[in-house]
Amino acid sequence: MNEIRKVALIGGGVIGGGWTARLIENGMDVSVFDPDPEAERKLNAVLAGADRAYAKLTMAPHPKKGAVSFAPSIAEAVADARLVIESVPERLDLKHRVFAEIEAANSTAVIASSTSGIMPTELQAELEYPGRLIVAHPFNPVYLLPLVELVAGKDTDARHIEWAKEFYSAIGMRPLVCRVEIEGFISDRLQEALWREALWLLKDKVATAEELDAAIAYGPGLRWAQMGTMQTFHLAGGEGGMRAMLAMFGPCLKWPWTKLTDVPELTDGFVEMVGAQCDAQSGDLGPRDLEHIRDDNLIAIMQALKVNGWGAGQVLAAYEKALFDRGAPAPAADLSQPIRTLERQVPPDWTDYNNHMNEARYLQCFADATDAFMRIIGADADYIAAGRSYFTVETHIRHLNEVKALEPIYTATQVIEGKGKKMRLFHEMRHADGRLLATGEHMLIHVSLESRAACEPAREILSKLEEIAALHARLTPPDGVGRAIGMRG
Ligand SMILES: NC(=O)C1=CN([C@@H]2O[C@H](COP(=O)(O)OP(=O)(O)OC[C@H]3O[C@@H](n4cnc5c(N)ncnc54)[C@H](O)[C@@H]3O)[C@@H](O)[C@H]2O)C=CC1
Ligand SMILES: C[N+](C)(C)CC(=O)CC(=O)[O-]
Repeated sequence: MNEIRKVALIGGGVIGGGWTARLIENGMDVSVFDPDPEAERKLNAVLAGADRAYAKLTMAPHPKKGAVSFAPSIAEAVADARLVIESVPERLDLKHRVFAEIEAANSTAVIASSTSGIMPTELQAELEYPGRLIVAHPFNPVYLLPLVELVAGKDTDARHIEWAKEFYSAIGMRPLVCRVEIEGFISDRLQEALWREALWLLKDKVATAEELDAAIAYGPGLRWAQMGTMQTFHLAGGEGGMRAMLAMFGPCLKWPWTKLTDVPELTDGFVEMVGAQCDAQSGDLGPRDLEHIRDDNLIAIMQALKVNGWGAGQVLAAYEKALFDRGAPAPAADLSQPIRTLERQVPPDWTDYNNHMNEARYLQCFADATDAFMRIIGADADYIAAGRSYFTVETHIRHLNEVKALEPIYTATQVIEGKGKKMRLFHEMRHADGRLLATGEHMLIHVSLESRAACEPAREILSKLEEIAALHARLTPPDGVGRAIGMRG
């Protein structure tokens, strides 16, 4: 079922748009139904934001992007889908009506509701085939945040939850199966408690919206990006850990510091006051500007966590590995021609004061192209983990044409020499329209990671390298090979 090609999206707002972006980025076609005449414009804005984010998130090769189409009715959207994602507003009666329309047109697809907290047992109550309904609760922005809470109702077929674990993992997410069905599931139960407290603090004029956010963003929020409440407080107890924490602060829980289940009355005046403070906090920045800032920060945090092999960074690393594995040319690919080793859009933050891709990024692309070529000959993550690799010992780059933010580029790699410990590669970087942008020539030496000294590659690596080198020896030497910066006499 992970080979799903088409998904139906019912409701294309904030969440439906985020799902659409994640799915097409993973190569699936999406058919959207949303009755709002403005839906297409709004969804395209979400997709543009997601494109911008994906250009930065990972260097791994993505599958060919899926297509988005707008269907004129629920029936047409879901007709041949194997997965239907429902993301309509949070009202049980509306969701029931939508499910009835889905059922009338499709009796087999898994229906995954994005609900933030309605129990799946209530959602499936009027379905003829209730077993196929699951909750798959995502987090905004869906195209970046990995968490998805999976919840079964009392009639859900457990096989669909098992399937969903695999499906959502394959599109870069971290499924969290909620073992007990409760309103609000796990994460929103925690978030709501905090939000309610924040509203009380505003209502009681204890703090402004900006002060409340400072109280999170500069302190606990930074911790929460990498450890949840339990592990964070376990560390706060020093050597005594959580036991010491509970001994010292447990009694405070009863004083109590918080107002928990009470909700301030949401009068028009109160809502206006909260809204105005949030507007003021945003200053000149509009919602799209703030979304870009949020996305850039999320990406930076996830990338930092990846370096440390922790939390959401681990999910990103696993996703990238799968993309790299999938992106390697099939064994049957034509290796007799220069090999496509990288395809991507130029991330906006790769450009510099000259408003084009900065020189350092050319080397980054060529280094990634070399990594991709290493995987092609079998010098992949497992090979390196076993103690052998290649080191680059010399590089020559020619910058031939400009390229700007978000423009599509690719590299093609030709082996100039592949013998014994030596591997000499020549990468051409081109714009997707064919223009030659740069070339990179690199000499690499095979090494033992233990002795840090040159050594022979494993037999199968060498024979693959030699095979490609022999094929590429028949090609015309690329223009610029062996060039150095000349000296005028
Ligand atoms: N906004 C958030 O932070 C999150 C929301 N969710 C859940 O996702 C669901 C959708 O929420 P949002 O995307 O935020 O709302 P939204 O208001 O941005 O989008 C809902 C979309 O559904 C469309 N719609 C209304 N009636 C429809 C119908 N009969 N058929 C098809 N589309 C219809 C609307 O035109 C709108 O575009 C809710 O269940 C919500 O609880 C889940 C996670 C986070
Ligand atoms: C506020 N909310 C209940 C809609 C939040 C969510 O459901 C998840 C999120 O993105 O925080």
